[in-house]
Amino acid sequence: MSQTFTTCDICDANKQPSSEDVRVLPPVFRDFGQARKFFGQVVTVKCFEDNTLVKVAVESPGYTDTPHGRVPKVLVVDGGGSVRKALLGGNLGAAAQRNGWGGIVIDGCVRDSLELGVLDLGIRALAAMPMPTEKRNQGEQNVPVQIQGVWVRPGDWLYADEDGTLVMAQPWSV
Ligand SMILES: O=C([O-])CC(=O)C(=O)O
Repeated sequence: MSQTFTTCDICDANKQPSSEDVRVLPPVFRDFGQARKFFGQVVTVKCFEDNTLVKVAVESPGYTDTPHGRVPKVLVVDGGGSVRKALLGGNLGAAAQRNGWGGIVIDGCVRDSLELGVLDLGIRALAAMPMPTEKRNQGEQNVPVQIQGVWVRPGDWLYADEDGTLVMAQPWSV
């Protein structure tokens, strides 16, 4: 359960189109953090132009301690693909790094790109957008979400590297 994976190796082992094991996200995400390679167990937030629950998530521990060691979590945010407001900025990104998150994937936008760019954290999103959200306490936590048409469920495993982003129900083991 370490960074010894590559997304290409995982796909080589799961080529059948009918395979439910591996779900590859469409290649529409840009990297905003320093880490281009990250993995972890999925926690989800579903929200629309309101990042109240993104803040709650990144301010909590981004890992699970197990008998086999510390396992990172990846926050997957279904922001409905909105490119009108940013769901994460420099402060929330810094909180995520401080709390040990493995990474964040947002079907939506981020802001404070320069601040995010120095964080040792995987951050993937559609685009940069300077306009912040309003915090109206709306959204859902840990529900199945569709990211760019692909189902991502809480407890799935997400693997991201220079070639793409994919999720699977079980952790990858070589
Ligand atoms: O708080 C927000 O809405 C996002 C933000 O600007 C930050 O994380 O610094």
